[in-house]
Amino acid sequence: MARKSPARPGLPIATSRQAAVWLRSMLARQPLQVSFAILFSLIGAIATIVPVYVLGRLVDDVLADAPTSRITSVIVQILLAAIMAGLLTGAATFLVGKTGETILANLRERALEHALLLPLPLLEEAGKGDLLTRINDDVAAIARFVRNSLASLMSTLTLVVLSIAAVTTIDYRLGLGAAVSIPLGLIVLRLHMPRTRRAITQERQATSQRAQALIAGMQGVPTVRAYGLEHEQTAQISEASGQAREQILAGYQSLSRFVSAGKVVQYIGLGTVLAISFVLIQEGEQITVGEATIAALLFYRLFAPMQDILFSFNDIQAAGEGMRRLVGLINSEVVRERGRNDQPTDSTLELEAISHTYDGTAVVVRDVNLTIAAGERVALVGSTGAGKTTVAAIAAGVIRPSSGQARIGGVDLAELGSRDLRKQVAIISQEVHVFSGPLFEDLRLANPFAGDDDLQAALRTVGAHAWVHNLPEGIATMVGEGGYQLTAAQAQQIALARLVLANPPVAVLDEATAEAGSAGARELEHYAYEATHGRTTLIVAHRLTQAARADRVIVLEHGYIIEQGPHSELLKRGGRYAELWNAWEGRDKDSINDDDLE
Ligand SMILES: Nc1ncnc2c1ncn2[C@@H]1O[C@H](COP(=O)(O)OP(=O)(O)OP(=O)(O)O)[C@@H](O)[C@H]1O
Repeated sequence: MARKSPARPGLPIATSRQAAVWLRSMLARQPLQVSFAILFSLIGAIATIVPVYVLGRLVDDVLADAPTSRITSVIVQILLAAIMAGLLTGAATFLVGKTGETILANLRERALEHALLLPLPLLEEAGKGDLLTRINDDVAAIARFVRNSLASLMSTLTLVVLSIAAVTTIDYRLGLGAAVSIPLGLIVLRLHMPRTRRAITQERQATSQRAQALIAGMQGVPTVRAYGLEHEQTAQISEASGQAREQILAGYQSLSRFVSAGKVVQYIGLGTVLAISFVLIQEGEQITVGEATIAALLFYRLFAPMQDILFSFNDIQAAGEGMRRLVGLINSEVVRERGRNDQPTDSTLELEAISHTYDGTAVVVRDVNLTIAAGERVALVGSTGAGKTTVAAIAAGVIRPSSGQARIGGVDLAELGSRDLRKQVAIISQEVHVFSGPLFEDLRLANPFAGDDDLQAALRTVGAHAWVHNLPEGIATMVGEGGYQLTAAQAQQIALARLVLANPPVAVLDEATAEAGSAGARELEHYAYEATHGRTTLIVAHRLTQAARADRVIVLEHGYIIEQGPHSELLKRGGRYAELWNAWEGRDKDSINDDDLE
């Protein structure tokens, strides 16, 4: 038997109570819709049991030799009840579906939003597979439940309560007989639920690991090929797939046992109702034959919907589990970082006594103190490994410094909630990612409320308007993986356009123009300048022309600030910056001239 891979710790999972609290808060947002859904469902259920009553009464009338004209009124009553039941059940199904879809859309959006904000170390630890399974499989499980089972579950539950109440109105002993199936059903459910829950959790873990193995295999294709590890890699994926398959099969076996036990409970209930009816009729005609017929029909009437629920029970529970996993993601403390309610007073960016170490030993940023006034543009320069990227990431709140504080408008970035943080500051890093999908969706990630005009204006600001217009389908062209491949410079422009659309008061650009070759670099520099207009800006400047344009230049070496001031002053000072500048100018003269290329 294959060795099982150790399970990763995974992302947090909410308790059932937390998921229920979240669901209640969502339902409370649509009180009218929910109230009408319940009302229609209730009246619809009453209308569906009217024909049963009418038939029972007909039995008594036939036994009492009623005239044949009685049948006409029975047909009319059944027809009216059927029309009412059809209309109301349809309306209830529509409202339940609409409420469910609204909640589902909210859940999907919130989960995706949180997924994008997940701290990278947590994501690395939990594995991307877990995250992917949540936003794909768990959302799909809930969607399946909302579309296929939610409305029928609600109408069946209403019908069960109503039917038992109706049987009780005939004779309380019949009601008790019908209710016998409830504790029995609950026992079966109680025995089955933990098993399915375990099976579903294990199935999700197994599918997460399968997704993780696939991602790892695909990302590592060059290494796998280089070392001839195809066989080991395939074996790992097969093992993860095998575990997932075993769990899915175990889930089906447990479901079939549950359905059989559910059927037995139904027949015990029907048998009890019939036996009590028999005794009640035999002993002094305490109920009529028609009433016994009504009781038996009402009970039997529940068989079909109950069977549907039994069969879709795994779906229902999978949706519940998915809900716990998604609410866990949404509620997770690490993700939520709600922050205090302090709001920045302005867009001044302050780094106070910042030091940082990644591994606890090598200190890569040392006691950096830097204040960037609102609207000021500061360039960070220094040799490779000086700590520029680290300072930029700390200034954007992407990593927390080992010591010291980064603040915007007086508020510690660590105390701003993730959402507030992204409203205040945006970072463009060297690795610009283009998400797959239509280009306009990629842009709207920065601001979901941006209209078409806003998108076009942002593209114009970053000089991308013309080439986007010339794409096969303009702004609707599919880009990213499997779509139109943007050049590095175009991807940078899109990242800048996202910055314009997000419109944060503070921008951090980490080598945003270094990707492009010399020809486009000057242009990109210009667009980066336009995109950051009016914002407090920290630019990691590998091209010193960017530094020359900034209000102030900070020179960083071995994690320390060793010089700072405006470009011209630093040149006059003849220190490290002047040295870097002379080397840069020399490089420019010796190598290809940007303007020639343009
Ligand atoms: N995630 C990390 N884990 C461990 N060490 C890191 C990490 N990122 C950077 N470092 C180290 O921290 C030091 C500073 O790196 P940083 O990327 O901040 O410098 P930089 O000035 O931006 O360099 P470059 O110009 O090459 O991008 C380097 O010694 C680097 O190896």
